[in-house]
Amino acid sequence: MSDTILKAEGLTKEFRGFVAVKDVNLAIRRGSIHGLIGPNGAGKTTCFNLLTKFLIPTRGTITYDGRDITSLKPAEVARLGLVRSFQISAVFPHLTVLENVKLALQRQRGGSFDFWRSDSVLREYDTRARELLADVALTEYERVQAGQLPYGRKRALEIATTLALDPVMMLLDEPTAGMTHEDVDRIVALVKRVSAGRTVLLVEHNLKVVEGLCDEITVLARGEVLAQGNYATVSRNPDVQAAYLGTDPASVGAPTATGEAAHG
Ligand SMILES: Nc1ncnc2c1ncn2[C@@H]1O[C@H](COP(=O)(O)OP(=O)(O)OP(=O)(O)O)[C@@H](O)[C@H]1O
Repeated sequence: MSDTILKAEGLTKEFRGFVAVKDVNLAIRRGSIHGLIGPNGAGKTTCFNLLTKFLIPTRGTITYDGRDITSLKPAEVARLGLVRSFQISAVFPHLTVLENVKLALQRQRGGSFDFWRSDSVLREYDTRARELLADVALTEYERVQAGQLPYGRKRALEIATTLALDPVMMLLDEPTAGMTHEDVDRIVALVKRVSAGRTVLLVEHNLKVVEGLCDEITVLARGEVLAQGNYATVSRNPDVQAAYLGTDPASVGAPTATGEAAHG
């Protein structure tokens, strides 16, 4: 088994001539938590959408677990274990927290909305759903309608419904965006916990989160890879510091200066 689980080579995305992602090479190590960071407009979201197959690259290839997935669809790669949060895991606001997770489990098992399952299978969903809720510290919320959850807890529920798909690799798009400090700490601990035995790729603006979570970081700027390495290495890199300071200094902090960049 190769050490690299997800690889991008020469990944490029043009929007009517504008190059949003340019010749990006990425190698994500199996079992690692990998952060994708960069100033506003760096191409993080575009790159994330390419890797999760929500966008088709103009050029380049993506290999997952030794298999070329460049031309596969999001649902196809999800079946291979490469799952993006909020993909199939949209949270239904009028269903309870527990019902949302059970529904995600049901879909994972291939049954769309079949209500013909035997009682024993349904009970199995119950048990597994409660385990997942315990994993994300939502046990006490199981009967609450998802729409009534506080924001941070809603993101935790989204992670639970993603976990219901039993991902080998999870891709999280700004898991802490818009959160209070307390919620950020909780999500960081949660991602750390659920990353055991998995690979995680996350796009994140909050550099404190990246520092605390990521084994490896790729910094993008103007669509290109500017630096890669652990937090200590990339935050000391003068090109990285210049890229952060070179954007809007009022809204984006240098990694070493403030620990947190503004959300664009
Ligand atoms: N569908 C699109 N059509 C045209 N241009 C696009 C499209 N999507 C993204 N872009 C452009 O590509 C560049 C990179 O955008 P992207 O959203 O990937 O950056 P980002 O690093 O995620 O930014 P942010 O931190 O602000 O979320 C931006 O200049 C953006 O305007």
